[in-house]
Amino acid sequence: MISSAQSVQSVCILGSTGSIGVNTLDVLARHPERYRVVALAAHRQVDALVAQCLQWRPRWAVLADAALAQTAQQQLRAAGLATEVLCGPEALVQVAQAPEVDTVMGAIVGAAGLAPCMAAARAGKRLLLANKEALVVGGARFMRAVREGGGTLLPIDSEHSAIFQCLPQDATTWSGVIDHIVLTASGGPFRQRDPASLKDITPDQACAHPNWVMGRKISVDSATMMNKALEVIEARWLFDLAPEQIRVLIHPQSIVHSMVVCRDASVLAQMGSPDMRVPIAYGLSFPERIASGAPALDLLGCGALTFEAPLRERFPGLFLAWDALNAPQGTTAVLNAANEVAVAAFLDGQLRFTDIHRVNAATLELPLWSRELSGPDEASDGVDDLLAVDALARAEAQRLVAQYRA
Ligand SMILES: NC(=O)C1=CN([C@@H]2O[C@H](COP(=O)(O)OP(=O)(O)OC[C@H]3O[C@@H](n4cnc5c(N)ncnc54)[C@H](OP(=O)(O)O)[C@@H]3O)[C@@H](O)[C@H]2O)C=CC1
Ligand SMILES: CC(=O)[C@@H](O)[C@H](O)COP(=O)(O)O
Ligand SMILES: [Mn+2]
Repeated sequence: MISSAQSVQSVCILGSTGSIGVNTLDVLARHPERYRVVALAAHRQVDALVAQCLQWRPRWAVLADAALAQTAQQQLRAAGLATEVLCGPEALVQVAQAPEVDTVMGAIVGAAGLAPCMAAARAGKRLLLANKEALVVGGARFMRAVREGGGTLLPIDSEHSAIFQCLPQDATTWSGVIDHIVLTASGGPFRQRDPASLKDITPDQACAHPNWVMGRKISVDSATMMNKALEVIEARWLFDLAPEQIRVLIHPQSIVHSMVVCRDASVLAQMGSPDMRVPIAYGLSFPERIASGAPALDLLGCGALTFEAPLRERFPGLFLAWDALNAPQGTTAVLNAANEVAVAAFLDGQLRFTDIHRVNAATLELPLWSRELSGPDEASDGVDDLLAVDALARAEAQRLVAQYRA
């Protein structure tokens, strides 16, 4: 129940047609008295975005280019809607920082979400961050934008929401509380498969996650455990931890979403059925809690909860996280860019599953990075130099994809 003094939150969803976007709208639909949708942004799925606009009647909708926006605008006008359809990356920034918006859900996949998420942070919004790649690329500069903007950054990634839920609300006390954290990982669809048999894996096999229904990019990342590598980097920034304070355990049931091991050896864990509506609802309502629509965990029916150490021979990509965190600033952006290129090539049938790691590791090794990264300008508030590093790494990764494809 909201108090009469509480105003309705105006929400902008970047990536509204994806898995997180749709789950967010599902939670919002349960609480019409608390939330209204002001902006919805997709990339190329015009029909899905138009259908969402017809239901939610936002002030703005955003698509990738002018032709798509015109198609959507015509359909919405014909239906009598006043929604204005904008296009391109600048429009994402515009809606993310608009004064009419209180809360931004960052649910774009990949580094494409960096600029609008940073804009939302700088504008002091309540920023719900699912788009882990934005933080992996933005790093310290992203966190500074959050601090200087004076808004609130709430993690949506299930592991990071779990850690956040285990910690005291006053973030200034976290370093005194945490000895280390344990991020849990499902191990993905190939946890028990002979690594030698992975080279002919198809995209559909890689996307068949055992516990979560997600977009295709993150599903492939779960299969290589690069998802967990990105999450290690994400945790480093969200909770201001040293790389060695972040550990990973495989937990095939995805019920313990992560743990904080405190300085006094107490272990705090957050549990629940694997349903992203739980962290989304918590981000929307923090510090209160609202109904999410997720089923309660059946402790008697869920079976044994087990934990395993991740092996380097099976999941070499995971270990790149610590390598990148211990390298010069900006190396995590290189790793992310290489992985985005490699996963896209794999999904497109251009690269073998096992070559995703080869591309990522080889891109990281190129000596060029230490020169190019010697100085992303720490005084800068922008994203242009970060995106320049991203572009350079993509070009190198594309070259490697072409080499391995041959
Ligand atoms: N799915 C999940 O359960 C979880 C996801 N995450 C993270 O959340 C983010 C979103 O994941 P998920 O929802 O699975 O991804 P999806 O692929 O399902 O959705 C991605 C969304 O982003 C839009 N989009 C894609 N590319 C661009 C671009 N270049 N510019 C603007 N918009 C773009 C898509 O639009 P269109 O539909 O038009 O292509 C779509 O709305 C990722 O960073 C992922 O790692 C984190 C934890 C769990
Ligand atoms: C739901 C969520 O947060 C995903 O990031 C999930 O954790 C993926 O599963 P893996 O643990 O297999 O990477
Ligand atoms: Mn996760």
